[in-house]
Amino acid sequence: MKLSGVEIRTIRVPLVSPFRTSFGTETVREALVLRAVTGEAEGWGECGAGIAPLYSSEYTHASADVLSRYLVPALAGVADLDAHRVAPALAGFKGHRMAKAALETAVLDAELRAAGVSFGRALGAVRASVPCGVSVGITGSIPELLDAVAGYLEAGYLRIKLKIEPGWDVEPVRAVRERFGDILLQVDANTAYGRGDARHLAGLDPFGLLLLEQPLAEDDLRGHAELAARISTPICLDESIVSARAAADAIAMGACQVVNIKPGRVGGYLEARRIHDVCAAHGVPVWCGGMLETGLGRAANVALAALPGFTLPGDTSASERYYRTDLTQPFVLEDGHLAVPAGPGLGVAPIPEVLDEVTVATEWVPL
Ligand SMILES: CC(=O)N[C@@H](Cc1ccc2ccccc2c1)C(=O)O
Ligand SMILES: [Mg+2]
Repeated sequence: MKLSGVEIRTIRVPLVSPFRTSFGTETVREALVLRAVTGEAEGWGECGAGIAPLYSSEYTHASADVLSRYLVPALAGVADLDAHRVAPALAGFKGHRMAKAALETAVLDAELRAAGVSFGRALGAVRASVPCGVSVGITGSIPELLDAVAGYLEAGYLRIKLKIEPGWDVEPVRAVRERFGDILLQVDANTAYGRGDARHLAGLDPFGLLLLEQPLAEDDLRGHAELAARISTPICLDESIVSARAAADAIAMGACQVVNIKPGRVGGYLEARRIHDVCAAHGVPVWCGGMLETGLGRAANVALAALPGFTLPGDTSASERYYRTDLTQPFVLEDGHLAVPAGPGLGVAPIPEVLDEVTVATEWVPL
């Protein structure tokens, strides 16, 4: 494939409601949308980095800079470019996995659109729709939380995930259990706890949670392995799992029993599939995490979530969970499921006037 250049748009889309986690509160989603222009087709990719380096070390402005200054130019030297050759061409540059993922996805989308093959088919999807969960932020009070959970259950979500942090953990979980009974329920700490919190976190054990997601620092596999030996709630890792090797190491060390797969965090959908395969080989269930993607990233995530090892509902929520107007045709929850797009490539594309409305900066990087 001949890549003539990549357009990098910075977009800002207001969230329907503030989303509070242990690392801060978001009211506007700032992200990058990439358009790869090739001779045969155009491909789209989305960079999930946040506006500030709070979820991980990456952030939008840095991702845009590393893409225009290093990553996109590095593809100029690749003969017969295709999606499988992107990661090797970028491997010399350290880190910046979300930026790399966006670029690989845009190249993969262009390649698949030209070939008339869907993302689902290319990745190995075995389902036409996927069961969906929802991530519920920290609220100002327990009643407010219960109202939010009631609304999402009413909407049909099949699993509830509560963001927790020290001071907001056992009580909200107890309140949700008491009000809603034995719904599928899990929690996500986004690294907010320390090695000294094992006894406190054991306080979650009586509530039959599906999992406790990333309680400790992203580089503390040993701490997670020690914690797993002291609590009965299964541990799921998110921030720690940056590659297939990291997944194999975490599983071998007993640091996790479940894995949240996020293609942006691991450098793209091809590495995400490798993580899926490593986990399947170890009998470790996986689910698809979310980074408040627009319909572009959401389309690719839903396709990934249709692979056989994705046996738990993921955070692939409907567009309206986050946005009043999505960049693409909205993803709408039906009986708690989202349909896997069947068209070539992502199967969706940005609505031009919506994309222009939310674009705050555009940079064309020629090759
Ligand atoms: C759906 C969900 O909980 N996602 C992440 C946390 C998260 C939340 C908000 C974000 C905003 C901008 C960039 C990254 C973000 C990541 C998680 O599973 O840990
Ligand atoms: Mg998480």
